[in-house]
Amino acid sequence: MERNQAGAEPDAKDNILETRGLTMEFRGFVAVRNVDLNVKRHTIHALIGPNGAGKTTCFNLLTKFLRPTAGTIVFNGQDVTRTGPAATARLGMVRSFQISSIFAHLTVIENVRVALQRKLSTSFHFWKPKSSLYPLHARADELIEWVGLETHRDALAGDLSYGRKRVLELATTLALDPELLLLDEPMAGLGHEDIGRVAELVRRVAQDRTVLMVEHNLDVVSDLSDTITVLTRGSVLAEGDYASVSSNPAVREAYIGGVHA
Ligand SMILES: Nc1ncnc2c1ncn2[C@@H]1O[C@H](COP(=O)(O)OP(=O)(O)OP(=O)(O)O)[C@@H](O)[C@H]1O
Repeated sequence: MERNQAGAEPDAKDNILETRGLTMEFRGFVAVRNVDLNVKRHTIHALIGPNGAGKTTCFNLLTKFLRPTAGTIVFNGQDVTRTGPAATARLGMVRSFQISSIFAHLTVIENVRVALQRKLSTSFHFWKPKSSLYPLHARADELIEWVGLETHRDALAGDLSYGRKRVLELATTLALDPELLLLDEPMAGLGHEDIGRVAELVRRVAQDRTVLMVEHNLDVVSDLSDTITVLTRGSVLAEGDYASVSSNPAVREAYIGGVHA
């Protein structure tokens, strides 16, 4: 994992992801308007906002599931605005929690191995002899242990609790060795205990990676995030740490009356 590159300024300029003027229009309706995002390396950055604010649209633009009407997306200094989802993932910007990547009929360890093999095959190692997969087995065990699923290693993924499935999804995403992890509502549908467990994992993931998440649970957002961008009606309303955005009168106003993010 690359940390600050030698010679680069290890300061506020070290953005792993930047958007400029990001705009998405659906037949005349502007869902995302002129959004400039600056996601700093090795931070947890949250995207929040009232319902319909444009968070999901913005997320889909970043993960390349939508193509912007205008604006640019730059990842690690490279313009990826027109790069497809798979190629973007190979560059190190990987989304999780949106589409279930878990195979219910495979065991926990098999799921992680499949994810690792996918990573390997994209590196054109698939033709190598089977023995070359042994390091992969060791890595799979390491990942399982890292996320705390070792006692469920041989359980069928389909039999796991909802919270553990979420953790396994995180493990399979980490198998792709992302530099920037994009999480779409990682706490959605989880009970109190699982929220604590997944939040702790996200915090650990961010020790040497960057996390950008759309999250509705404001307790989790306040607890985890270094930077929060608040969207309303497709535009950035405020940005900063939790203390500054939560005391911002415009942010409070935007949340009044709504089922908030
Ligand atoms: N494919 C689409 N076609 C037309 N309008 C869309 C489309 N996708 C989203 N929108 C509109 O764009 C706006 C932003 O939607 P989006 O789902 O991005 O908001 P959100 O902040 O994620 O909301 P929520 O918190 O409710 O998920 C909404 O008014 C929505 O109806």
